[in-house]
Amino acid sequence: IARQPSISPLNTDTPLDYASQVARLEAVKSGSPRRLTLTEKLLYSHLIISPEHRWTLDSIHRGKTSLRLRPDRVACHDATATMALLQFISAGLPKVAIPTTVHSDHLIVARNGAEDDLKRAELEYREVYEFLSSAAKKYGIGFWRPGSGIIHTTIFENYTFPGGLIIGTDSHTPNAGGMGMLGIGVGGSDAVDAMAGMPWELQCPKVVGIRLTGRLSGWASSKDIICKLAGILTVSGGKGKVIEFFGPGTQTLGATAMATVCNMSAEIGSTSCIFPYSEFMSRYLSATKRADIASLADIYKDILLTADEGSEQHYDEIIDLDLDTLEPHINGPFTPDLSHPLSQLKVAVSRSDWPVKVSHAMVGSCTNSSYEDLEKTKQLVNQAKSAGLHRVTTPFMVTPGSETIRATAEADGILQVLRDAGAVVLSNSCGPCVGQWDRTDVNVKERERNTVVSSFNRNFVGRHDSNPETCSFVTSPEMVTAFAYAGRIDFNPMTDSIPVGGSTQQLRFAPPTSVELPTNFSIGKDTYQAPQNDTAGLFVEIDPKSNRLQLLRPFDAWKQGSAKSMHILVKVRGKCTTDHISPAGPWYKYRGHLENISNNMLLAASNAFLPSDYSNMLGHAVHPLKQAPTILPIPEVARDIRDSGARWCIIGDWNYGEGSSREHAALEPRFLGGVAVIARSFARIHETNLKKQGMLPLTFDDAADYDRITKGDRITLVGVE
Ligand SMILES: O=C(O)C[C@@](O)(C[N+](=O)[O-])C(=O)O
Ligand code: SF4
Repeated sequence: IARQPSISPLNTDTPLDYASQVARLEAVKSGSPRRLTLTEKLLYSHLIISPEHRWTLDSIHRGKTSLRLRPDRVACHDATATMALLQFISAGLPKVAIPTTVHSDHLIVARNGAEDDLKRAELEYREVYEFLSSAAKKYGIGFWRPGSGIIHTTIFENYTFPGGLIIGTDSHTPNAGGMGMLGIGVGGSDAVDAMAGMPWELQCPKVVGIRLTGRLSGWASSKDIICKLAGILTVSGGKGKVIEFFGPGTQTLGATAMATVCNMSAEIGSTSCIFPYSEFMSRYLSATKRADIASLADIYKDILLTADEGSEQHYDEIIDLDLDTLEPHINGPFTPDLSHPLSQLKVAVSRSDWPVKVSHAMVGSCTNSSYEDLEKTKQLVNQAKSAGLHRVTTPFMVTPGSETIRATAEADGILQVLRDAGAVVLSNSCGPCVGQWDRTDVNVKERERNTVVSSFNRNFVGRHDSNPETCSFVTSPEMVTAFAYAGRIDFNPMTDSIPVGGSTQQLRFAPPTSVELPTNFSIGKDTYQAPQNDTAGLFVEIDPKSNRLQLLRPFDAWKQGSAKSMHILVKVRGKCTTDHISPAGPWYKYRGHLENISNNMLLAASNAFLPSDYSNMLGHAVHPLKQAPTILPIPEVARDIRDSGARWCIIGDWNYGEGSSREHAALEPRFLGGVAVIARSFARIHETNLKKQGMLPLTFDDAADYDRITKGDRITLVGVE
């Protein structure tokens, strides 16, 4: 293989060196004729090879072997970067060892629209942004200021390249798979391993092959691929697996459309999700001024960037998906794997107690806020306008995924069309997706029951507005837009029409067509703070009186007997995601302050030791140290047990810690005196985060033993000293 000139993808210091990557892969293969899946090629070509670690294909067992990897990049966002950087600071190193970026996207609260919201966030979170900016300068990290865009979109536009490996302190890092790059969500301490130049360890995943045939048509979009798959594999079906697409259908989807699929793969708990290199990726690279990468990728397509012919026999499982017959899907409420094909939605709604009226429609989040997504939304709005429907009937918010997308959509007139129809264009950020939403259209305090539809990826209880009675459905941007005009969740744009007020006319939507890329991407405002070379004289300031940032102190060392006769703080009943364990939204301000954020621990969890009709008792526990039966918020009970010198554990149900990579969900129990979480099963990222923070994540050998745990029991772990 001719040694290609090393080139750097935009904004990164690491030259793109496919030749060395292939050399590492060949060393692992050491002449074996074994056909490799794409996932194996990408992982094995990032292994750290050393005298004591000479990998061979026979020494690697999927589902068992712990791989020692060097990612090409690390990315963090402002709701996880504070804790990651505080841990990096405690490592005492002068600079990060591999290219790292921090993205300001989670803290901006959606209320009045982009300009207002951004101004307000810059005031409200000034201290956090200054910390991130100064830490980035000090440690050689790229910093994307507020307004830049959502982390995964900015990464996609600037840093992804086919064949790469990126880890991010966000569960939706697999978004990079739309560019043939393996993206894996991790907790902050895992990211710090890589930032510090240490090996990043990952249990070698199994590989599920999804054979795509046919081509999308009509109202079907790439979002429906992952919504359908979520229904098949469920929220825990992907654990310890990479979802690898293959087959002719993979050559029919745009790069950002593939990213949508990979992004939402986090909802089935998979380690990552990947598509093979395609001309769509090449076109996207060229459109984002990275044609040089595309020309290199063209050379390495067969040897590195696609699965070997005949490697499908090495998939651990194969699922067939025919795009020709794929229909739109609407998933929810309360869980992303409750999947309704559009043709069955009306019946499902009629058999449910979900409010039929749509209270809010939202296009946005890292899953669906691309140029193609906004362009499709605009097409439907123009259809409605031509039919005489000049305004949406439902409150409608639209988020551009990045400043580049915003500037391009503005230049192409897309955003103005949406505004004229009544849409509120939000800042380029996460916003309502993760509860950063100053919602006023329903009474969330009184827990008013309502239905929202979005193009997001997650719809857990209380996720958008802390209201457990908000029934949230996720679907494609085009379906969201149709619902925004219909105003009802049982609407089917393929069969139903919408009356145009005051006339006999009816609006029957035609499916939008896909405009994969703009003629030209506009650059927009410059919001990037590049890494600096000379950082010796720089310091990171943290006000000791701050209630948002707090330097980390080492946890207490293990004390003999800590696992003896532990109190059970809570026996969690049912689904317990990281949004239940460490709620986001209003708690974001404390994400850099462990003591303060620990006051939200398990506040959204249901306690099996309390009657289930105590729904207002979410996040409460029976205090084991009080004489009279006393029910208090869980963090308070945990703190009291810790301060008494005793220790406690948590009993968890299935897929404990599902969802986000926020390691606060592991830091908080450790800080408040927890020793172990004993669950029926765990989600991958959270299980790793618990270990990294010195907690014991233990799984019942017999899941039925969960039912034998009763109030008042004490737990002793034998043989853990
Ligand atoms: O860190 C968070 O709080 C938000 C987040 O982006 C995290 N995540 O997915 O890992 C999410 O979507 O839950
Ligand atoms: S899922 Fe939502 S909160 Fe998480 S990164 Fe994407 S847009 Fe942000």
